[in-house]
Amino acid sequence: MMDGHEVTVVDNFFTGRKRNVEHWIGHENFELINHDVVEPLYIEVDQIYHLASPASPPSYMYNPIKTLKTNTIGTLNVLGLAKRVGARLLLASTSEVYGDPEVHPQTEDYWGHVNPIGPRACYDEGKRVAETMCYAYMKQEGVEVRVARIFNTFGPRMHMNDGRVVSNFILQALQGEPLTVYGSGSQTRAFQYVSDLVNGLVALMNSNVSSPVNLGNPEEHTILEFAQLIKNLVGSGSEIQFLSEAQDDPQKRKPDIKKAKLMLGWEPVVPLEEGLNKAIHYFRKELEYQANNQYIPKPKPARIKKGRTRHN
Ligand SMILES: O=c1ccn([C@@H]2O[C@H](COP(=O)(O)OP(=O)(O)O[C@H]3OC[C@@H](O)[C@H](O)[C@H]3O)[C@@H](O)[C@H]2O)c(=O)[nH]1
Repeated sequence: MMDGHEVTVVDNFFTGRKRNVEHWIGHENFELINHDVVEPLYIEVDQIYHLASPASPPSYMYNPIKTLKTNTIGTLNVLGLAKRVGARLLLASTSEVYGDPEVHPQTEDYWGHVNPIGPRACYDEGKRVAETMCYAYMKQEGVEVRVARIFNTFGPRMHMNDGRVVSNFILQALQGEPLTVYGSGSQTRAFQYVSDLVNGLVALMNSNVSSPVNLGNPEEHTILEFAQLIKNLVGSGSEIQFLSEAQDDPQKRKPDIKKAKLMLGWEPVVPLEEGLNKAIHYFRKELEYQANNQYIPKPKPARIKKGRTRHN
């Protein structure tokens, strides 16, 4: 929008929130549609960022059928829209297409190690078939597609109940609650800050690279190291609590981003601690906001107007 584009945001608000975009409401280049991508959509557009789907494991496992419908029927609908109006489509795919990887770090030519009937399958198999659909539409119908394999990302405007590790640890540390580590904490992840991802998505959309591209920050940490880092940054006295391991939890994950560097000239620039401090600041404000807005309905004051009788 700041580059002068007209932007239509389509959301069913399953995990999104109007508050995240409310500052744009009323802007002449902005439109917000409450719509579920599982139903067809008829609009005129030049580019489609297909970001629909819950992305947090607790959210996508909460309703696996809905997650599958969003990633299959939803993807078919947006590909149909792209075909009809001649738009370019960028699919937000995921590092989860690599499953519990046997190749480390993960390169785009790795086919993955996914359990097709496990609890994560609705998401990782959903995204895998979404990629398949993109390339079928590209080959058969000539639709221009871009596929971003997005690695763990965090930042302000994540939902308080998102359930992914970054928001969980920050909120727990801020509230003096134990930081919940699933399993031994020796599993690894690499976290990228949201603005780096957004720059990568825009660069990919406007490039001529139609094959999948990893977008992530390759700085890898164990989850236990990560818990300790967040505790220190918050200055929290919280304990670290070890809970049972999540089923089929990938044991290591780190993007190989040579392709993005070479073909898009992109790489992450926000250091982990700087990004975490911004997220901590955001969640601190959110907790204050929540404490001051308990949504207790206030009794309406009686409206008495002179010369008129009020009928209820
Ligand atoms: O409170 C928590 C939450 C999570 N974890 C652990 O932290 C690690 C990261 O878990 P998250 O839930 O944040 O995210 P995951 O890496 O499992 O999945 C993510 O992968 C990449 C994206 O496509 C998605 O955002 C999401 O599916 C896992 O090992 C998980 O078991 C904890 O130890 N404690």
